[in-house]
Amino acid sequence: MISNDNNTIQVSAPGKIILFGEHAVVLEKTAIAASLSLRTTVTFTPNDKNRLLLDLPDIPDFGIKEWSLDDFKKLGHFPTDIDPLKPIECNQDFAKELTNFIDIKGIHTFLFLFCTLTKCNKAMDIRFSSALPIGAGLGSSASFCVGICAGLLKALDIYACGGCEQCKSTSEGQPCNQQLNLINQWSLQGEKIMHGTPSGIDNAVSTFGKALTFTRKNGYSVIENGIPPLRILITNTKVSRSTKTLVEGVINRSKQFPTLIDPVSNLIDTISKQCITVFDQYHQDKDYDRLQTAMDLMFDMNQHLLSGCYGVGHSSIDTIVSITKSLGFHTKLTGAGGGGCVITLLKRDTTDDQLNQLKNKLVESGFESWEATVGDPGVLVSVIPN
Ligand SMILES: Nc1ncnc2c1ncn2[C@@H]1O[C@H](COP(=O)(O)OP(=O)(O)OP(=O)(O)O)[C@@H](O)[C@H]1O
Ligand SMILES: C[C@@](O)(CCO)CC(=O)[O-]
Ligand SMILES: [Mg+2]
Repeated sequence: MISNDNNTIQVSAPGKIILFGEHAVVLEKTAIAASLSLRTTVTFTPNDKNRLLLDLPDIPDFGIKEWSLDDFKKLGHFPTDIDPLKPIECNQDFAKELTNFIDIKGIHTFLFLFCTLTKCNKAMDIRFSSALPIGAGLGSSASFCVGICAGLLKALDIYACGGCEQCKSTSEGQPCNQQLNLINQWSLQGEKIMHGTPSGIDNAVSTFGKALTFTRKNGYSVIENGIPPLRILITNTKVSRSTKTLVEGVINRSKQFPTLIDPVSNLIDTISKQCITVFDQYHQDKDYDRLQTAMDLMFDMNQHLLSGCYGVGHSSIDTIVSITKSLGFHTKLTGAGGGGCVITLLKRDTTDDQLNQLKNKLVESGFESWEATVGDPGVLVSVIPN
């Protein structure tokens, strides 16, 4: 086994789509998500300058920043005594101190995870690149957190399993389940800095991959036979929004009007559970038409509940719903809504011509679409000798 002291670690973690149950999942209901083939890649290369170099090309104007590790160690609330095997929340005083370095939530998240896991005893150049649109509902924040946690734990040889063969392997692969759980739990602590009250579904699907059902109470459960071969088109409204603000809005509404909002959340929970029943039925009888009819209806219902009842729609989303409907397709928002990306259910036999006609109509209105590939593996780690 080679030690990771002088090697570059490369990690990639997928984004996700939520089929049903976004927001309701924060309110303890069931949601269904699947990983996307679009991934965030991070490399961790040791340096001998006692400095942290951070390269974030996906944040406009961020460029490359460097800090002396000693500057972090001098902070009054620098985390010195945290056990990396026991993920805990960022101390509020430390979070405040980090704002003196830079005022971007995503970077606080990064610095919290870096300082806590490395104790600033390992100087590194850390470079990100993501194929995901950032802040658009496809789980960019979660794949960012999962990438950081998986890479730092590997670079520091910290293993929940004690260091099994699978985790210590140098070729690209998934860590063992115990290590994945550790990565997932640290990533949730990162998501908390970004969002306040994440349910944990985004980091779970980015860590474990494939398709899963999720509740806050019981965590994730991989859908055994995977999702049926549904064809999904993703469309980016290009309207930016904040997951944190949208999630807070739904929580406030549910606190203010529980008698109105609770039944909505319960109905979304029923839709998610019905989706699993419909998938199981399809795996038994391969009746694609019945699957499509049920999915189309559930897309419509979930979209209207999100937009009309939770208030997380947007006029750009309504425009896409109506363009796709005019050609016979059903669309819902995915992720936090308020703009971002939406998903449209194509038919099994949608031809290239029909797909191009749909895409062209969306492009004419200023949107961007592509057909999704879902069910990809979760976080992957490899070692590149220097
Ligand atoms: N590749 C990246 N480089 C730098 N920062 C990133 C990157 N990916 C995500 N982030 C951080 O995550 C924030 C976006 O997170 P947010 O949760 O709002 O959107 P999302 O995760 O794409 O959508 P959703 O949570 O609805 O799935 C960015 O503003 C940035 O701080
Ligand atoms: C909106 C939300 O349900 C999904 C965001 O992808 C928030 C969460 O679950 O943390
Ligand atoms: Mg997010």
